[in-house]
Amino acid sequence: METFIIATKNQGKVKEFRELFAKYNIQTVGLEELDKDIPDVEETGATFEENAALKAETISSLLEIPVLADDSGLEIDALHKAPGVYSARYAGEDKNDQRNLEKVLEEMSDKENRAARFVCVLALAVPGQETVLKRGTCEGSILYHSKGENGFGYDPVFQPQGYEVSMAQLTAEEKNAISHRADALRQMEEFIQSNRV
Ligand SMILES: O=c1nc[nH]c2c1ncn2[C@H]1C[C@H](O)[C@@H](COP(=O)(O)OP(=O)(O)OP(=O)(O)O)O1
Ligand SMILES: [Mg+2]
Repeated sequence: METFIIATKNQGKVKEFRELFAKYNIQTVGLEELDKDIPDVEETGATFEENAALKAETISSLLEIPVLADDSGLEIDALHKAPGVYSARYAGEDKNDQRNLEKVLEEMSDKENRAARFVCVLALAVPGQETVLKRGTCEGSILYHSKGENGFGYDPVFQPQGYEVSMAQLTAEEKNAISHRADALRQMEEFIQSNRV
């Protein structure tokens, strides 16, 4: 079986990539499963694209193999697209999903416009080649209270368009059918097939 490195330390992402890649018979490995000590890549970019490329290229150069990275987050219209690229550190540098979503609920408590979307940019870095970037989205709205236990991150406060439940109340399969991550991966797959990368 082929193995693919996902340049992420987020176990929620690793789990979803594992599920999404299973049909290709590709095994996916996150950075924390590697025996090597991999440094944190500082996300200094102003866009999801810049940060995804930074993560993929840094780890690909370090390991000298092809690497896929994911930079993702939540864009809320009433908050001028915040938390955006700061999604992981919205409530502070120490990264805490619960505190982040509580901050969103608080900021949104008096907002009528609930429109929001999840964004996922995938970067494929291959040594000696130009990095490929693909952006996926999932439209929806911000709830007034969190609900559901599945998924990770902001899933309990996000209701996908056309659903009456939160993303965290969907099964892994249901989320993978509509998620921003699946959308980006579909586009990456199309690119790879038509360019035989
Ligand atoms: O499907 C999702 N469902 C809910 N929340 C999500 C999702 N996808 C991203 N998110 C949130 C989590 C985190 O607050 C931020 C990603 O930040 P982001 O820097 O890309 O990832 P991270 O720091 O957790 O791991 P890493 O950089 O090692 O890949 O957006
Ligand atoms: Mg990060």
